[in-house]
Amino acid sequence: MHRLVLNNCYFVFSYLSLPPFLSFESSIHVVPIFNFLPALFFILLAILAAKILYYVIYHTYISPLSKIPGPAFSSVTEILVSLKRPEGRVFEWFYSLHLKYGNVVRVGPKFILFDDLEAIKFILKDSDMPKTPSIAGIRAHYNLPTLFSATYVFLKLVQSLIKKIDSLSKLSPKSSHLSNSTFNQFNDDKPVINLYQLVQFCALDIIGETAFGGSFNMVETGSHPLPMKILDEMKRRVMCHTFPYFKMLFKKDPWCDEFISKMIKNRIEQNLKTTKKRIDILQILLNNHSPLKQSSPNTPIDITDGKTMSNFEILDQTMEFLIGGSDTSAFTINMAIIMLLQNPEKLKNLRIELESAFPILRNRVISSEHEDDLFLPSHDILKSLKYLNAVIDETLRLFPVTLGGIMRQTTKDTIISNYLIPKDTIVSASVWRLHRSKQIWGQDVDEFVPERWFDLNPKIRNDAYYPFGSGSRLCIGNNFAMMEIRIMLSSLIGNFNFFFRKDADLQIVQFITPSLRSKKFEVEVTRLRERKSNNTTNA
Ligand code: HEM
Repeated sequence: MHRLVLNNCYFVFSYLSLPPFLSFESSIHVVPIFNFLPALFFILLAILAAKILYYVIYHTYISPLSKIPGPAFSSVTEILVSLKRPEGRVFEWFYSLHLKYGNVVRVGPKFILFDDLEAIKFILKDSDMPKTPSIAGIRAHYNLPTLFSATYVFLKLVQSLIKKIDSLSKLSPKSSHLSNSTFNQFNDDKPVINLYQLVQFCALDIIGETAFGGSFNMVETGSHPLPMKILDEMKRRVMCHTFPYFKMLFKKDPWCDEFISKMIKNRIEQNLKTTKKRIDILQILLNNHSPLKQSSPNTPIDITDGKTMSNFEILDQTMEFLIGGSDTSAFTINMAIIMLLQNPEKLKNLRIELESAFPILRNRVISSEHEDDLFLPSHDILKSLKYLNAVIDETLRLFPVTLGGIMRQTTKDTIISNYLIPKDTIVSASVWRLHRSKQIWGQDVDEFVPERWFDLNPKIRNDAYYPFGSGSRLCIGNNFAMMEIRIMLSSLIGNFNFFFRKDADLQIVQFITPSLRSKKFEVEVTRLRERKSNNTTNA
């Protein structure tokens, strides 16, 4: 009976597909189940083709998103975004798409970019949508900024940065045997330093000291693998996010995990020796540590109970802080200096303000070769300096760290910019475009004009400016970063003259956070205020 049923089935299938080499007679002598396979294969293929056809027709003509303009094939695939991400220039492409297609652009079947004020305000502020699951990052507690009020930590580490630059500025081709990644060469006998790297090292030292219990001493040692390893890890994460089905091809370098694990192990050992634990981010993470809790990149996310943290979770959060807390500020400081050097009259205005707030800067010659002859500003004064803060605001307007947009995901069908956006669509707020809208900022939108912030309509600052995001996902390091940028920027500008080659490669790339493609910002450096050595007499 069983055989009969199978044979009958076979007959139906073989009749439908009719491959000539599988005649009914010949099949009587073989096991019929195998003979189904070609027919089954064709049926599955037909189902698949029908599904693909439905998918294409639905997303191109039926879906509410089909009315939104965008590049060819974006209604059916995100492949163009995926192909552009590995270059780190997808933000530039998104910008050009807005120019071509308007305020609302479709870049994938369920991936929409918005650049108009009301839409961005709705996405980031009013609706408070969640991040897309694939990029959901740190969920650190809102109270954390209070940890960062210790300005002395900034001052100590910025002091070692300016001392380092000062010592490099004194090198001459004859005196120097030094060569590392922060110091490279001489130009007409004047030392050339890699400011990009020095600032990045200082930012990492600061995050090490404030968040993880000790500076990494990168400025001191002048070289460290951490920044490159973090960059490689960011690139890997971008590739895994872009090509999720090929995750296994992007092998993780264990260096970062080992570095962080060592840091955690040291802290646990240190805690055993003392009753007075250090209060910083690492300690907060460790206070919730549950060593037996199992979770890993491969285990489902819902095993995270929101209270305790496994080894993996601590490792991952630490990495997020290293990424979010250093590259962002370092990029902003570098871009501010680049803008100031390209606009010497703005640099002059900033120096005038610094000199009036810190009269010591007016002395062009310093009388002794004292250790503390370098200028180190008090943050209490810096935070009320109008021009300095306008320079920072203007830099963050022109170069927000979220160049490629801030992504969210709809949790229900929602109307944005008069389009019906179905549930589970990625909506990206193109803040870079909004920051460069002529209608909002005026015809000089692409120019570096700190003065525009003096009498800016508060509504524009509130609704058209999102350097730190908005809503419940607002950057928790916001105050920390502003403090760090004010101190580092004014110390650099107050102590040194920088000159850079006009043909320097300053192209920006973005892998999670933006950076200079070359990882170099080479500048000639000289002291601003000459040090008069003890044996020199007054003229
Ligand atoms: C110039 C410096 C910085 C800028 C421009 C910046 C910008 C941002 C932006 C735009 C977001 C929101 C991303 C989103 O909504 O998806 C964000 C999130 C975050 N930032 Fe910053 N950031 C800076 C510095 C820092 C620093 C110094 C820290 C830590 C010490 C930090 C920690 C974080 C964390 C933890 C989040 C994630 C918050 C969450 O997901 O709930 N950031 N940052």
